[in-house]
Amino acid sequence: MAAEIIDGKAIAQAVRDEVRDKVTAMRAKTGKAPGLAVVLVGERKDSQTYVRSKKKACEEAGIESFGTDLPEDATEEEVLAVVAAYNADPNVHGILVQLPMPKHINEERVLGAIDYEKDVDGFHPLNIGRLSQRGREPLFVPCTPRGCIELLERTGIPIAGKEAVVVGRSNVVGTPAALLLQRRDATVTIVHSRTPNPEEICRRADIVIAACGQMEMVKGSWLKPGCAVIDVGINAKDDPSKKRGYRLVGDVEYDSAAEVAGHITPVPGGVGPMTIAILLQNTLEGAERAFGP
Ligand SMILES: Nc1nc(=O)c2c([nH]1)NC[C@@H]1CN(c3ccc(C(=O)N[C@@H](CCC(=O)O)C(=O)O)cc3)C=[N+]21
Ligand SMILES: [Mg+2]
Repeated sequence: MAAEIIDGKAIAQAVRDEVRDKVTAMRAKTGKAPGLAVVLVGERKDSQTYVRSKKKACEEAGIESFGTDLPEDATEEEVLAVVAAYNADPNVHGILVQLPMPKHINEERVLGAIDYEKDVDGFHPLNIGRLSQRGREPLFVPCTPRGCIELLERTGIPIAGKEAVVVGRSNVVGTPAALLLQRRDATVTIVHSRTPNPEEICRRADIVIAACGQMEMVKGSWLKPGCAVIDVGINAKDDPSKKRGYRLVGDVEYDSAAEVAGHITPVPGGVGPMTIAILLQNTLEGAERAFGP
């Protein structure tokens, strides 16, 4: 029995279409549009690619995009000055500082300097703090974890009362994904690099979110038959048959997992496109709050 493939590209397109329609209505009603500012420090090729796709996605949704590219050797003060300018700009409703930043820059300080009402990445301590507390609502939830939840919900996979295992405990994906699942009444376990028996724990899960950054770590033998697998990983694997010399694979060994799981996301075309769609949705929601009812 082969798993049903969760088409992240199609679901992301549906989200983007919804955002575009709401932006069109907002323009008609208020004469104003949402704005997203993306700050890129340094010359990482992958970051440049992601930032380009974010700007293109904004354009297609009718969201105005602003951007500042700073050199690799920019000082923390320069980055903070850019953030302060976007904080003060009423045309900007979302600020995203592309991660990772160069080593000499204190990420925590920069992320904490973003106005939490424009924190579309959801990484500001106030938003993370509220996410982690019952009865509190963050203004923004991190895009990739929110994208994982949307994939489950829009596929009709139940979360409440289910056992969920998150593989990986990063601040950007694993930990917020676990918090989101818990807020939807799943029973959640995080396994990580110091967990002695991750396979055994994964085999209990109705839902597995793999975000450990280890190529093809989660195998079919780790899975309970029929479970849902959301693969957040993006790794380049050598493949001489491709003209680039590599292909993208996830943190899940796709072929063996697809034989056991009930649902699975592919890489590429799974979580990645959702991350960008949710960024647009978060920016729209920031603008809706800024413009008032
Ligand atoms: N402040 C910040 N916020 C982020 O949200 C953030 C970040 N920094 N730094 C880097 C990661 C990575 N990320 C991705 C976005 C889109 C795809 C994506 O669209 N992937 C496609 C294409 C993959 C490809 O061809 O390279 C796919 O999976 O199908 C992937 C990864 C956002 N990130
Ligand atoms: Mg650093």
